Amino acid sequence: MDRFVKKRKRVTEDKEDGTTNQAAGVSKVRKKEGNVNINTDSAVAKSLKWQQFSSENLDCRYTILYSKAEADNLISECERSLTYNTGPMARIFVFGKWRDLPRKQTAHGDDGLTYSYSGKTVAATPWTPLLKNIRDRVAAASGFTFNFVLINRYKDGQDYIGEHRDDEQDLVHGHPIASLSLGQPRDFVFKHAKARGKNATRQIAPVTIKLEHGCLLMMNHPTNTYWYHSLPQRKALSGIRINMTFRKIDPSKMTSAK
Ligand SMILES: O=C(O)CCC(=O)C(=O)O
Ligand SMILES: [Fe+2]
Repeated sequence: MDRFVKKRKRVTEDKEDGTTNQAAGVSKVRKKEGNVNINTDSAVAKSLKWQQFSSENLDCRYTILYSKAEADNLISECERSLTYNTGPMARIFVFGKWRDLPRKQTAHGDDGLTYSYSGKTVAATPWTPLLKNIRDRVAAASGFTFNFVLINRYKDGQDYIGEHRDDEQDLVHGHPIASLSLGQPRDFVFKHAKARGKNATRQIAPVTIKLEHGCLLMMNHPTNTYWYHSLPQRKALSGIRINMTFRKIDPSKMTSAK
């Protein structure tokens, strides 16, 4: 709550400094240093209803960011305009073997940003107008800015992402990850690191969030330090789903900067 009270106060003080980005529906966006780096005094932010998910060291907020009509349009545009990794970038090394990734993946971001995956470091593809527009709406809604997006496309309920934490070294410490979902609703499951599998040392209930068409899930710090997440297979489901995780990379921490 405190955070919002503080942000509101700053909004009134900074009003004259805002820039306008009508395309993304952002009325006043002011860039700031640090983690809370833009204000949320926009039409987008004010109209949202957030649901809070909490557990031990888990802090997530969920909202419907896009109406059905908007989200339908966005997923068609994504299908028309996005291209996904092929070849070695579409494979993963698990249990001593190379396997095809059980989904499609691509990444876009600011000039000069790279990301590492399965031991390879590649440059982020530049932002497209569509992705910039979504990024700016996510920023207006959340109050945070992002310089990178990882996009996963699940062709149907056979496709999935296994348990992992988005705790990569090149991410700005403490910055939230914003996850936007389009298409087939799917379960997103959080498991506490100490409550997973046979070697669990704690009993902490998993947290499952159904990610609907057009929703935004904010994964706030320290969620990804303590909790793994996954999108399990749901073989009966046949619809396409596209997920975008907006992140903030610290260029000085990238593998390519070392
Ligand atoms: O598809 C999703 O909802 C999650 C994707 C994810 O966890 C990731 O990109 O790190
Ligand atoms: Fe993730």
